Amino acid sequence: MYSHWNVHKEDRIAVVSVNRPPANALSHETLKELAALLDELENDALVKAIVVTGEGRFFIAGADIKEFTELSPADAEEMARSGQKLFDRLESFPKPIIAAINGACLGGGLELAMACHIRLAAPEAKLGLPELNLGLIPGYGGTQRLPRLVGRGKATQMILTSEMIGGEEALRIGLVEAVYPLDELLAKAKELAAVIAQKSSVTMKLALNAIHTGMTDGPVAGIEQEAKLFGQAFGTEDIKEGVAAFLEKRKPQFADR
Ligand SMILES: C/C=C/C(=O)SCCNC(=O)CCNC(=O)[C@H](O)C(C)(C)COP(=O)(O)OP(=O)(O)OC[C@H]1O[C@@H](n2cnc3c(N)ncnc32)[C@H](O)[C@@H]1OP(=O)(O)O
Repeated sequence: MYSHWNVHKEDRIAVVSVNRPPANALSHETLKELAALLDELENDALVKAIVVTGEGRFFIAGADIKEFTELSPADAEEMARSGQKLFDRLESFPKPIIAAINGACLGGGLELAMACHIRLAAPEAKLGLPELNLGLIPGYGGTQRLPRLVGRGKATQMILTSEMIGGEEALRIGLVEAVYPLDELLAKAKELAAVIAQKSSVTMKLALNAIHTGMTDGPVAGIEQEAKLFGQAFGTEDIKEGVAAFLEKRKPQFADR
């Protein structure tokens, strides 16, 4: 159904992998397909958590540089806006998205990974925003998300030098949450997704929304949203099940309602 993405759904988890040899670069078409894929995943009640990875030795080596040759400044601004909108959708997605970074994760690839909710990497992954090497700047949210994740100084250093860092260094500076050997990375990402998928999809959505609101609109808006959504959680069937299961000393069976 998609030319640039493989999708595998199993046990409430969808593993989606970019499959665009040689480097899984994000072309206009790849991003258009990603938007359609997000529609599918959002509407599929059987999918509770998502893992994003890359086929072959790359995660995503960035936007497709071959598409840059004909762009006017106005075209480039439009390209940035539409990519930003798509990655904002990833970041505010109502289901958890875990990036399993298996190889080069550069430019738009790192911008995509930073819009995911959780990042895991292999030690040999290469992460960076090397756009200045090409005479441009990051355009899919990288100048905003990288400083929030690793601090302004380190982000400025990475962007201005275009330096790439490995998985272990990414872990040390807080750009990824964990590092696993390459041959275990996908299994570990699926394991994490499976743990998360045991929760109610309703409360996952509320928690993701509260976190996102605080991170994008600031702590005052975030704390207000948290109270509102805390209240909403008390109107669900799943709170009855969760509290009853605790009191009855058993595992909850959430109905996602
Ligand atoms: C708004 C967003 C903006 C952006 O994202 S701008 C793009 C930012 N990304 C980059 O600047 C990364 C560019 N790529 C590289 O630096 C290197 O590549 C790598 C470090 C990723 C890998 O290096 P190595 O292992 O030596 O492989 P290889 O021979 O350079 O690449 C294999 C094939 O992949 C193509 N390729 C790599 N990255 C891109 C890309 N971003 N867009 C289009 N093609 C790309 C190459 O050209 C080549 O292709 P062929 O085998 O036909 O010569």
